[in-house]
Amino acid sequence: MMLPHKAKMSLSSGAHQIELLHILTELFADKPICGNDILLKLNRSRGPGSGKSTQCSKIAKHLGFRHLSAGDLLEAEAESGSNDGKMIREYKKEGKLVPSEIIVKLLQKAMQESQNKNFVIDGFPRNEENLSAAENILKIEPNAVLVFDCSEEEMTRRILSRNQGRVDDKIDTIKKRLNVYSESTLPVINYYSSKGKVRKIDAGRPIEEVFDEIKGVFSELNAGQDLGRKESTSN
Ligand SMILES: Nc1ncnc2c1ncn2[C@@H]1O[C@H](COP(=O)(O)OP(=O)(O)O)[C@@H](O)[C@H]1O
Ligand SMILES: O=c1ccn([C@@H]2O[C@H](COP(=O)(O)OP(=O)(O)O)[C@@H](O)[C@H]2O)c(=O)[nH]1
Repeated sequence: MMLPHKAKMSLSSGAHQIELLHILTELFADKPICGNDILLKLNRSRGPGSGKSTQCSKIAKHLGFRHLSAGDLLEAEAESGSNDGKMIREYKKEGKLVPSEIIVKLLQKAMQESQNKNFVIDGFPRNEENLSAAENILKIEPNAVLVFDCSEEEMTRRILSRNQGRVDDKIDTIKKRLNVYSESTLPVINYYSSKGKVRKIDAGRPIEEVFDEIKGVFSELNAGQDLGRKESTSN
């Protein structure tokens, strides 16, 4: 698939905002919301450590969505010791993205096994190959793509203090992940932006403030009549 690399990121324009809201409100039904750590300031804000897992957990807990984290699914597969798992470990250590078929297989299984069919997908799709697989194999047509806008300094600080023993939370690998993000993931964001799916979230603030903004977005999207009322069940 050819992506519009040069698609304009004009979300700050009032006209575009209105168009975006209109499209999202109309589209929302039982389709997944794709939470990605995405940005608008192309030269500055990037992805890992922007708090997407933290916020997706809250969306699952409080808004009744099933949280599917691409990173967590890969980690579980790596832990299993399978052949795919060994390969995943190597890619993660290098901060590289694993071949799409691996993550697609894991996501497909998780989606099929889930009773809850409202998904918030965390950290996928991250490059053009992923995007093509998302559309053609998984048939993911997200209602909205949440854009977490956070400075690189803040993301690095958060990752370094995450302290979960992750093989990739080291300064050299963090730099590589940030590069992968700007080279491979930005075109995906541009693509969703050109389709009017992107909603920008100011992710540099405290966790509860970020979540308040997300709840506001969900309300605006009229994301199923039950949003905000369902508690806890996330599977
Ligand atoms: N708004 C926030 N303010 C401060 N720390 C945060 C915030 N959101 C997340 N964190 C912390 O930053 C680290 C990275 O967050 P995480 O959700 O794992 O990011 P990501 O999934 O985008 O890599 C975690 O230790 C988390 O507790
Ligand atoms: O669709 C995906 C999602 C994640 N990853 C790998 O998993 C790592 C960690 O991703 P995660 O979303 O857990 O964390 P983040 O890098 O956003 O903090 C990435 O650097 C990649 O190596 C991948 O290859 N494909």
